[in-house]
Amino acid sequence: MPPGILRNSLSIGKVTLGFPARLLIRTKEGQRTVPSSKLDKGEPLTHTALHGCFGCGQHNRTGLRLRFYVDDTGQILSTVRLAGRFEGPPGHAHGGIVATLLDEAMSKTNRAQNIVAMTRHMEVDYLRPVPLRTTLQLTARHLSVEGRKHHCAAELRNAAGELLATGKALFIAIDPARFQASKPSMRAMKS
Ligand SMILES: CCCCCCCCCCCC(=O)SCCNC(=O)CCNC(=O)[C@H](O)C(C)(C)COP(=O)(O)OP(=O)(O)OC[C@H]1O[C@@H](n2cnc3c(N)ncnc32)[C@H](O)[C@@H]1OP(=O)(O)O
Repeated sequence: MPPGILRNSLSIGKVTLGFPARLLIRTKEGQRTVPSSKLDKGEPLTHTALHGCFGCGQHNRTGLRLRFYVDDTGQILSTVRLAGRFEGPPGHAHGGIVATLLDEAMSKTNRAQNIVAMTRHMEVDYLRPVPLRTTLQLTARHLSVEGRKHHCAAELRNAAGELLATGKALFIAIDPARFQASKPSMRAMKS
C-alpha cells in the first residue's frame, strides 16, 4: 500500500480502490463530507462549470469527462477508465492523454481553493505503460504557492496501487474575467 495515499478501501465492482473513509465534496449547495462509498454514485464538483473542457467537461462527448473529489487533507482524487479511442501503444494510453490526466488533476488542487490558474510548465515521468479499459486512480496535491505561482504534483496508479506516471507543474493564477474578455468570438474563430 503506497504511504500517504491509501487509508481505506472502496470496492467498485470487482476492483478495490484505496480512498479515505470520507471525502469532502463540493456541490452547488456548498461543501460537505460524504462516505467514500458514495464515490461510485457520482458526486460532481462545481468545477464542471467548464462544460466544454476536454478533461472535465461533462458536456464534451469526445473528452475524458473526469469527475474529481477532494478529501479533507486537500488531496484531489478521481477514478478513471480510459476508452479505446485514447490508445497510443497497443492496449495502452497515449502519452498525451496521460499528461492530460495529471494536468487536469493538478489544476483541481487550485480550483479546490477557488484559485483559477493555468498550466505554465509541466513535467511527466512515464513509469509504466497505462492500460486502457481498466480502473485507474488519479491523485493530486498542491505543494506550495509563491505569489501567483502554484506548484502541484500528481500521480496515476493502477487499481493495485502501482505507480504508473507522475507529474509536477507550475500553474500561474489568472484573472478569469480578463481571460473571458480576451476569448476569441465564435465569429472570429469561423473566419
Ligand atoms: C474563465 C475560466 C478560465 C479557466 C482556465 C483554467 C483552466 C485549467 C485547465 C487545466 C489546465 C490547462 O490545461 S491550462 C491550458 C494550458 N496552458 C495554457 O494555455 C497557458 C498559456 N500561457 C499563458 O496564458 C501565460 O503564460 C500564463 C497565463 C500561464 C502566464 O502568463 P503571465 O501572466 O504573463 O505570467 P509571467 O509573468 O510570464 O510569469 C508569472 C511568473 O511565473 C514565472 N515563471 C514563468 N515560467 C516559469 C518556469 N518555467 N519556471 C519557473 N517560473 C516561471 C515568471 O518568472 C513569473 O514570476 P514572477 O516574476 O511573478 O516572480
